[in-house]
Amino acid sequence: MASSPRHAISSDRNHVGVTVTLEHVEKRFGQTTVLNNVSLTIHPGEFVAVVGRSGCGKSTLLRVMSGLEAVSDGELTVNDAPVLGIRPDSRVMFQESRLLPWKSVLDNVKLSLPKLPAKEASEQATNALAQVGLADKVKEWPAHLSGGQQQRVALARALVGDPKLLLFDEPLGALDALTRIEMQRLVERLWQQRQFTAVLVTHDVSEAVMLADRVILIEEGRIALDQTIALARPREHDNDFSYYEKSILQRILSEEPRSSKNHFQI
Ligand SMILES: Nc1ncnc2c1ncn2[C@@H]1O[C@H](COP(=O)(O)OP(=O)(O)OP(=O)(O)O)[C@@H](O)[C@H]1O
Repeated sequence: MASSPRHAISSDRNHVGVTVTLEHVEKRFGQTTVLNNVSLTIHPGEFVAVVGRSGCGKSTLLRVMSGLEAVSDGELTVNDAPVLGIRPDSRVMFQESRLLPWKSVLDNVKLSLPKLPAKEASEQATNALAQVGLADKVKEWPAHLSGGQQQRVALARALVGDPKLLLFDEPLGALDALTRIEMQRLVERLWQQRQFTAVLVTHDVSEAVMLADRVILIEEGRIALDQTIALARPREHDNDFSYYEKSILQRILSEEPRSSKNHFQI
């Protein structure tokens, strides 16, 4: 397998995403060290997936990058500026859509644009909903949508206002297989169009290889593998794809499990 220089696949794009840099980052909760000496640079417009056994620290890494959790030690910067809290140009999308049930689909998306005049916010939210294929659901209540549609609304809410960094915490984990594939394609298409920097936490190694320029494997709070995925897009489940998928999965399985709740899919 030929390996290419880091993020060579997307080097011809005019990036608008940010650079995220972690230097010797530690995160402790009380006596427990969850992230241990993590150093990592994510380049503008790069798509990085984070995989690893349950409890290894993936979500904590994402929460630290988002500014939701402060680092205990080390340095975290976005475009060379220290991250001191939630940044207005960063968004997080979670496994559950977290829509407010008493607000319409449109008003849920507008929540991401609190500083814009109502008319402008409505226009931008309507456009974002059209981009995720929900132009006809603008006035609906969240409860009247399927799980996949609710996640599309959450994606529109994450995208609106052109964030420079999108952090995905297993956002497709609860979807059925077909909807999941459709959402993967949608996320990839929007990332290619918008050129934000993307970090995706996933249990699904296949999803990581399908979407990411690089796959980071976390083991017990440390980076155990930083694998460039040198495959052209759109990707297919061909031999090269399987090579990456199997080698990453084997690396994960070679680690002794710490608990019985580990779950991986290929
Ligand atoms: N706020 C917190 N307080 C105390 N411990 C925490 C806190 N958040 C996370 N942890 C601990 O940190 C460890 C890593 O959790 P984290 O959610 O980052 O793992 P994960 O790899 O995302 O797991 P999963 O794949 O199951 O979602 C776990 O042992 C968890 O209990």
